[in-house]
Amino acid sequence: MAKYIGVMSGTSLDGIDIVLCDIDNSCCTLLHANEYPYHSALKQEVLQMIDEQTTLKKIGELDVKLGDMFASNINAFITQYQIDTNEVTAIGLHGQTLWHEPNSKHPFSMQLGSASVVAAQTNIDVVNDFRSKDVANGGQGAPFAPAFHQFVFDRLYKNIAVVNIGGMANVTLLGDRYLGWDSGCGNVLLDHWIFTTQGKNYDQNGSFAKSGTVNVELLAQMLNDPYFAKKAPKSTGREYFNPTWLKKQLQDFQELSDADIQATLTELTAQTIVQDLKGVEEIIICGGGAKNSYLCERIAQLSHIAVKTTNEYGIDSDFLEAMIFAWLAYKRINKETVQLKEITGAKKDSILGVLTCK
Ligand SMILES: Nc1ncnc2c1ncn2[C@@H]1O[C@H](COP(=O)(O)OP(=O)(O)OP(=O)(O)O)[C@@H](O)[C@H]1O
Ligand SMILES: CC(=O)N[C@H]1[C@@H]2OC[C@@H](O2)[C@@H](O)[C@@H]1O[C@H](C)C(=O)O
Repeated sequence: MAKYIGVMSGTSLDGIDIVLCDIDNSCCTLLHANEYPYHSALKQEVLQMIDEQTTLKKIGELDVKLGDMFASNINAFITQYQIDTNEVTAIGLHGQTLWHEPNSKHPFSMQLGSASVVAAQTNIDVVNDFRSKDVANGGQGAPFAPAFHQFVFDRLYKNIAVVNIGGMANVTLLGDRYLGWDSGCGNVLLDHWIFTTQGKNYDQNGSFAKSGTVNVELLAQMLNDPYFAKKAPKSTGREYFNPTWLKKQLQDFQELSDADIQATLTELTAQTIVQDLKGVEEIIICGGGAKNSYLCERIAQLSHIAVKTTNEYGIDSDFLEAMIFAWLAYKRINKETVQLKEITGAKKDSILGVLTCK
């Protein structure tokens, strides 16, 4: 067994998840986990950069600022849990996705948060830039969660779906198959709508959505978006499902109440997940969406399948994504390929990630 730190900050920009795991070729045990706040000024800078034109100077500076933020939170985590850094083999740093464009002529997936800054400030080796090699091999560079879901849940020996509902949502089908893709938007539009209309960061337990009524015309129009009909491999992000996308969808629905729109967006997330789950005996949910009880209730009602969270299998649903990057760092350090070509469409499985020594 060897110890690895995993660091994830996803598309919701709600916080930085940090974990310490003990890993070998058969298991990944979570030893410590915590979430640290995202600097609000940096969050605004990231959102602005995704929306607007920028400069090379700003990109370079943001890379360092995010690196500083990750490093200071990793150091706080190390102090809090009295971790002996000599015992940590490496940090798996996902970085902040700024742009994910795997389908263009010059495809790329860009995560910022300088590995050199993190290695220098923590004095631990860092593995980052996990997605570029898969993209270079013709893959989507996402989602990577299915490989870890397979590592952890394949031993259940039944047809299950593992559904990660973060800013975006992705599904993994395991059992007599190994499939996975991003189903589309998870919480990103729900968070945006409740923030714009009610000033809240998210719809706690889905209660605002529950107070509204789904508008079937708006739902049908949104479900008609070509992303949902597209066949795997497919992945998506904030460059696609964002406030501009929503504004366009709402053009002919100005008269709807805020609660009805929240209800319709929640239904969109639930339906686009459920339509991807064929031949499944059990749904296991993780990510922040697992705490949206109304969303989980809708997924259970629409699918007629038992819904659990990864907590029921001893894996904290809030920290599974960070565990993925601790495990991917373990795979990189041991020069093992990651089985993802079935998921991402890459022409081969590769060793993923770039190592920056301390
Ligand atoms: N109690 C709750 N009720 C409803 N929604 C919740 C609750 N707690 C968290 N969430 C939702 O979960 C989101 C955060 O999820 P998570 O941390 O998995 O996102 P992420 O890491 O950015 O995702 P990803 O990288 O997978 O897109 C919040 O923005 C919010 O929408
Ligand atoms: C490009 C990017 O950062 N994608 C994230 C995002 O968040 C969820 C979904 O969209 C998934 O594709 C991915 O993250 C997880 C960890 C993954 O690679 O499986």
